[in-house]
Amino acid sequence: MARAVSAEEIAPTTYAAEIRAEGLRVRAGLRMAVDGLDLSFGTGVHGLLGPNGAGKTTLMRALATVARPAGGTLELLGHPIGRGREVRQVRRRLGYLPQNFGFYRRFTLREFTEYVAWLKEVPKQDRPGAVQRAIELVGLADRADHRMRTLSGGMVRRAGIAQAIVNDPQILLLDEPTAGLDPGQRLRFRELLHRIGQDTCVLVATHIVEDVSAACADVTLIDRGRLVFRGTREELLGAGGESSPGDSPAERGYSALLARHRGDAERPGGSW
Ligand SMILES: Nc1ncnc2c1ncn2[C@@H]1O[C@H](COP(=O)(O)OP(=O)(O)OP(=O)(O)O)[C@@H](O)[C@H]1O
Repeated sequence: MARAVSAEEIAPTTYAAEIRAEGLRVRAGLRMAVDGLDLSFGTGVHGLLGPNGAGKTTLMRALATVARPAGGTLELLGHPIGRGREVRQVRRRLGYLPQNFGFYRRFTLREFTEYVAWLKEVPKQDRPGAVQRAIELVGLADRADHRMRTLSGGMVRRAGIAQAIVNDPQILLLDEPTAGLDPGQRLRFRELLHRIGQDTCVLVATHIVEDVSAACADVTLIDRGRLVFRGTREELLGAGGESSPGDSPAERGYSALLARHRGDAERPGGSW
């Protein structure tokens, strides 16, 4: 996509990784849902896994600068997060698909995506092209002028991905991006991730272990706000044994790592 690039964006990169956190702590309500995480993510597609309540969404909210850390340090694109001006600069270069996102139901898909492009300060002359490109990338070109309320659940999810990529972000945070997508769309989504991950730091939080093993180069597994495992996709695949619960090597690896962490040989989560 041809878009205006600011001097700041073409300045030499001075940070080692797009996302860096040390001892990061984030509250969700009264609970410390992220409790001392050290993380570093550079260019590429990274998977974030964890059972229900592990803290994935809370972590994503902090990385998206919508939840304020309660402790530790967070640096995005080389900017320490916590001071006003830096946050605004970073937000322009962030894309975020929340687990649940709001939208005006009467807006067309194009209007919704344009609105987010405006919020992200995409220059006016670049907006129509950026919007069209984002909508095409998620395969919704034929629905661009339909109202949001007429889209199916899976299409709304894809609209959410379109708004997250409309500003061609340097950090892309996707919380449960494939929820509600049919198998064909999930495959296309993985291809899109692969393409975007060539020059973007993409973090994908999901329950779908298969998505991570298919689309992500590395995996971060958290539980109860703490780091359980950080490794390559191959290490995840190799971590499980014959007896580990799961339908695939990736799921068995996930179960085994979690069980080992919990000191519990039974299925992850025990009773749910
Ligand atoms: N608004 C809130 N008030 C109180 N507790 C909360 C709130 N939001 C989340 N929590 C708690 O914080 C913890 C982490 O929740 P979070 O949504 O970050 O986990 P998650 O890994 O995304 O879970 P899931 O996979 O179920 O979406 C959970 O114990 C949850 O109950």
